[in-house]
Amino acid sequence: MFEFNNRKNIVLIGMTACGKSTIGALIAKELDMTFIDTDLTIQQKYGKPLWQLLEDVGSKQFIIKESKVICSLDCTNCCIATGGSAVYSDEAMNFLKQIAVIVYINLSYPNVEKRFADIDIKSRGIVMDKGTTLFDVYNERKILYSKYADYTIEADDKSIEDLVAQIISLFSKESKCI
Ligand SMILES: Nc1ncnc2c1ncn2[C@@H]1O[C@H](COP(=O)(O)OP(=O)(O)O)[C@@H](O)[C@H]1O
Ligand SMILES: O=C(O)C1=C[C@@H](OP(=O)(O)O)[C@@H](O)[C@H](O)C1
Ligand SMILES: [Mg+2]
Repeated sequence: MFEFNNRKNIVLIGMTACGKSTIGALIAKELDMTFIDTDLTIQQKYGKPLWQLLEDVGSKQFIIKESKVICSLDCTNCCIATGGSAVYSDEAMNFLKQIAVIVYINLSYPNVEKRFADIDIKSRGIVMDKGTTLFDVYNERKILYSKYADYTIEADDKSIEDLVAQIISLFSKESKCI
């Protein structure tokens, strides 16, 4: 059973496409934890893809719905990948802070842009107001991710495997307490 500084879960936060879902699933497998992707939980609850939900209800309502799903999580020994917009809810993040160690996967802006070129972002959806750029969103969120993180992992030029190993090493016996 995972326990670190009295917290029994791991939460991954960071900009969309930084690798939370991919890395979270691998950490869970490695540490024998249950993997939860809050994006999938939301999709199951509302019976539609996230981009569709976002289109139907708009950013503000989406954040409220995402926050409710997060605050209703009842988990122990879970590795939780959040959606990139989770940090817009103070309530959700304060809840997560109580139950989990929070790891921020930080990818620099040029690499986020590159990742966006590689994936089909339209089929995922992103919370951003009309008239704002991806760069604006990145800068606005960076402050929030840093605010809630217990640990920040620099993800530039690192393989998925390296990041998984680096995050797991945070919780080894030799690691300093938070
Ligand atoms: N360290 C990495 N190096 C290269 N590609 C990565 C890395 N981490 C994730 N990816 C790729 O980036 C894309 C987005 O990853 P994903 O796990 O869905 O991110 P998130 O859940 O943060 O949105 C996927 O195609 C994934 O394979
Ligand atoms: O950053 C965002 O605004 C979002 C990120 C998505 O999750 P990922 O961060 O896993 O891509 C998903 O929650 C939703 O479409 C909104
Ligand atoms: Mg994800």
